[in-house]
Amino acid sequence: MSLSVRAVHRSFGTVRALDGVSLEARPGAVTALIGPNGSGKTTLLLILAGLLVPDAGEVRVGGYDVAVHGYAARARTGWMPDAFGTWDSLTAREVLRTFAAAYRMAPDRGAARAAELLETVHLTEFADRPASVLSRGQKQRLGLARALVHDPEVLLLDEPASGLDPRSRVDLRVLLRRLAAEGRTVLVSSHVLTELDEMADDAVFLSRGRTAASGSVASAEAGPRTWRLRALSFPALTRWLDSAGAAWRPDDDADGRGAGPDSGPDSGPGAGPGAGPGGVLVEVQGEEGAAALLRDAVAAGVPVTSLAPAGGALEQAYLALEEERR
Ligand SMILES: Nc1ncnc2c1ncn2[C@@H]1O[C@H](COP(=O)(O)OP(=O)(O)OP(=O)(O)O)[C@@H](O)[C@H]1O
Repeated sequence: MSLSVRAVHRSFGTVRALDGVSLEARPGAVTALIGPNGSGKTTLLLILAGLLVPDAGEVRVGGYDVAVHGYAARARTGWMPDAFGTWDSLTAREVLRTFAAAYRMAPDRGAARAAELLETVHLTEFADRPASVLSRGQKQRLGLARALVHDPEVLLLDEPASGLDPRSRVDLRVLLRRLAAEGRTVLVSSHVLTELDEMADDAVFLSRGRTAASGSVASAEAGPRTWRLRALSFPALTRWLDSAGAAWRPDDDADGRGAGPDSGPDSGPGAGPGAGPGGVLVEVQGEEGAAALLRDAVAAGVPVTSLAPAGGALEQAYLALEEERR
């Protein structure tokens, strides 16, 4: 493992920010660090980046114990904070060259790396403008380039997608997948769970400073999940579900489309009360369960119009965890 955390504790006065966290992140994979506000994600990332000392526990990055071989560990680690502060008088290019120099790269290598990374994060046209003119999202992208300057083996990214526009989010996802495919270890915290679904291989859930759960995203997708099933006729749909013995509940989604026969604009003229389109939520075991449900419904003559997961796998796993804790 190129990143491991064992029983780490860290308090700020009486606040126990980390209360025995353990996790591992493997090379070649993107690991998502997920948890509610204040669960300790930033504190943990700061410790991994060597910027905060834990009260107890062991942290190893790139094979090095951060407490013992801090320099060697930091040389292998790229760190992107949630808000990247730059020196506003420097240009974007100068910011990257300064960091390259700090990592003791030769000036010509630093210059080449800065140009290459500005291209990667689509900031070439801002290369020679003061960093102060960059928008929040552009600063985030510069922060990502900064984290990559010394070609690190381990990447720690705190909310990297915050402030990014949709195009830049896609670019970020593609870049992180590529970095993982090159064999790097990528640990990324985010609140946008649907985004992590598409980006992450593994997930670690933090809750109140502890590791609440961990596992692969694929296994979260294969487990029981809620799916949204809609049909042209709500009564036909629910009659079939009842006869098939399936557990369902009305789909009270916010826009009212799925709430049932009398609820929305879809119950058009002539549909009659109770006869219109509608949708339900059903618990389904993995994609195979969904395929079987759809096949059986169609075979039974139910006029199905759609079947889709109600939210991402990580979101559902996260909400289930929160539910358990209540
Ligand atoms: N420097 C500090 N001084 C005092 N308390 C702190 C400090 N840093 C963090 N904390 C506390 O430690 C806990 C964990 O904070 P942390 O920033 O690690 O959470 P987080 O999971 O990153 O939250 P968010 O999702 O809101 O970014 C919180 O209760 C926070 O108030």
